[in-house]
Amino acid sequence: MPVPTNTNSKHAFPPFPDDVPTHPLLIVDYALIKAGDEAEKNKLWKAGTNLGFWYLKNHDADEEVNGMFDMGAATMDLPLEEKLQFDQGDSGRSAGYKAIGANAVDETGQKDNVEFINVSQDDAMAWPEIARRTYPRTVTAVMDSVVQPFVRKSAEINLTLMDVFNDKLGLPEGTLRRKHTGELSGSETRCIKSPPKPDWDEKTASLGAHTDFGSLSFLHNRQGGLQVFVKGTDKWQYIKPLPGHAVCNLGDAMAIFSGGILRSNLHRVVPPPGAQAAFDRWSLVFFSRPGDSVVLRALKEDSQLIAEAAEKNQRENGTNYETQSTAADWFARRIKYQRVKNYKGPESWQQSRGTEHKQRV
Ligand SMILES: O=C(O)CCC(=O)C(=O)O
Ligand SMILES: [Fe+2]
Repeated sequence: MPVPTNTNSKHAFPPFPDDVPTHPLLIVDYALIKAGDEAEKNKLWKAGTNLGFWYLKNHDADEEVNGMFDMGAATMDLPLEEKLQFDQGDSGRSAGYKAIGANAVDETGQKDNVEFINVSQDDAMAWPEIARRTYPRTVTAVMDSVVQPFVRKSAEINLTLMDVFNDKLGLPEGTLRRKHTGELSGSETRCIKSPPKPDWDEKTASLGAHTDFGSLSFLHNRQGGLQVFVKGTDKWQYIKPLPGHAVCNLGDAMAIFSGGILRSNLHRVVPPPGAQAAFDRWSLVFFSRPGDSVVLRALKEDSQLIAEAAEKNQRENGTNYETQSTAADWFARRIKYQRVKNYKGPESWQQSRGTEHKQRV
């Protein structure tokens, strides 16, 4: 095995190769966003309305992120039998452990190549009370020293970014923030490990093509492997991890709330390129999702801009932003029908989908 060359020895890998095509992202400076810088807010708006992905620098969460990777590594090192005591299950619950191969990655039912631990924001913040479920000892041992600080910081970063979108969408102040606070929600953090897959072929993914289920994802990648499907092209393109930069992306709830003005882009995870492919791949996400009772629909009554966009999308593309679904139901349905145990064929797979169908047109 090649000698790792990166900075932090515990999470050291060969560099991302420089001969692999990558898709560039705008770099948003979180310190400037917090300071109310108009040019930076415009940049964020541009990223959110085009690809729905951007890099975020100066987020000041690196220490919390490193702690979370250590928690993830300790958790994945537990015996499988112990991890399975905290399994997500097959009924649509997301919090807990997911073993390799428990989810399908496409409509043929092909199995995934990632294991992960999801910790609900509600449990992290309620600790030592239990809001939703219990977790492995490697999680609970650092719930207050690592998980809670990471969740608190990530949630505030995401809400601050949402405030910018809120204002640009012409929504009354705090509208989006209120939809994500004040009740239990599907917000959660996820640490993902994906082992090397030497026999990998381009057609399959380690984590299947999807749009994110919630509103805003704050992602930390140690290695490459994340790919986006760029509208107007027919190719998957790598996003290159940049040290100190998170990758943020919008999820379906924001696309729906905004009547299609904001973009929830299709993405997937494949084995890292080049020499990185020989190592386990690690990533960490914090997903902000709307409160459980929030109905997913375009906020037409609250913004003229959204009303016009939703009507235009309906007229021109037949897109309906009235899902008739609460965030909790939307989320549970999608989780449930990704599970291989619930796979019955392309129809059941379709139940795991959100706004993906809009992506390939
Ligand atoms: O691991 C990654 O880079 C992305 C993970 C992801 O897209 C997800 O968990 O929704
Ligand atoms: Fe994702």
